[in-house]
Amino acid sequence: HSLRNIDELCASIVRSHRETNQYRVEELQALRWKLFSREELQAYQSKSVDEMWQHCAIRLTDAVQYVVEFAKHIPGFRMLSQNDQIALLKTGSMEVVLVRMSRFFNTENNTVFFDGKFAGAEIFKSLACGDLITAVFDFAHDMCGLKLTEQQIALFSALVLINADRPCLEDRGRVQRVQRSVELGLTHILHRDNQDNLMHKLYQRMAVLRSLCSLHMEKLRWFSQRYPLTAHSLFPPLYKELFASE
Ligand SMILES: CCS(=O)(=O)c1ccc(CC(=O)Nc2ccc(-c3ccc(CC(C)C)c(C#N)c3)c(C(F)(F)F)c2)cc1
Repeated sequence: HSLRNIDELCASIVRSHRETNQYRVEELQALRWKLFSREELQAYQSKSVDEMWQHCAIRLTDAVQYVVEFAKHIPGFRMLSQNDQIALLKTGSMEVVLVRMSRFFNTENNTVFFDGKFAGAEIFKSLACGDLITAVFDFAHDMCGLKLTEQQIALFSALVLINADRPCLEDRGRVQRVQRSVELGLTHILHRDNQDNLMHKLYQRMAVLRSLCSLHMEKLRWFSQRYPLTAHSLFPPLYKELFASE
């Protein structure tokens, strides 16, 4: 890997990250005090469990679609087999959505951008999975504390996705080679930003991401048993394909 290749790799991952986010950080910053009114909050909280789950599944699928686009532009991802691309997205796309959530989290009032405004955790009450929401908010708060730049978020997101330790990969060696080039890219920009110490913190966060996503899958299994009709016929197909543990 000559330095030029690493620079090109970083540049294409950062460009892809920029192009696959519906909002720029500046836009989200400008909206940070746009909060839901009490009436709007009431409306969300009076939704039934399955209505709110369906609403969030649709939002989540929107966010995941952008992550799929992001993955396709990571150099080396498209050279992987279709099955390996799906396997990496199955386990990594939710993790990247959660990493991105730190871009639209306001630590001053613990609100997250959702449905066009900033909302506190209470808005998700009718989901009946307070522990998952608390963990998601705590993670977003913690990620904000790292004060990552857009470039660092882009490279970290790519590393979260290209993980050779994921289950059921056909050609683990090939994924390892792509993963190693992305790791080189991340260490390169952290070194350039004089923040080498961030690397081990980011690896620690990857373990937290895995626990968050298994909690999400556990809640989804609980929900699908209680509301099989909603889960099987009203959730977006991509959500089922990626998260239903079929
Ligand atoms: C990401 C690109 S961007 O342009 O920065 C952008 C693009 C869009 C948005 C708005 C947005 O989507 N925010 C949002 C906030 C919370 C949540 C959420 C809600 C419920 C749950 C639990 C449920 C799945 C059981 C979880 C979890 N885990 C997460 C979601 C979404 F439902 F989608 F997961 C979306 C914000 C920035």
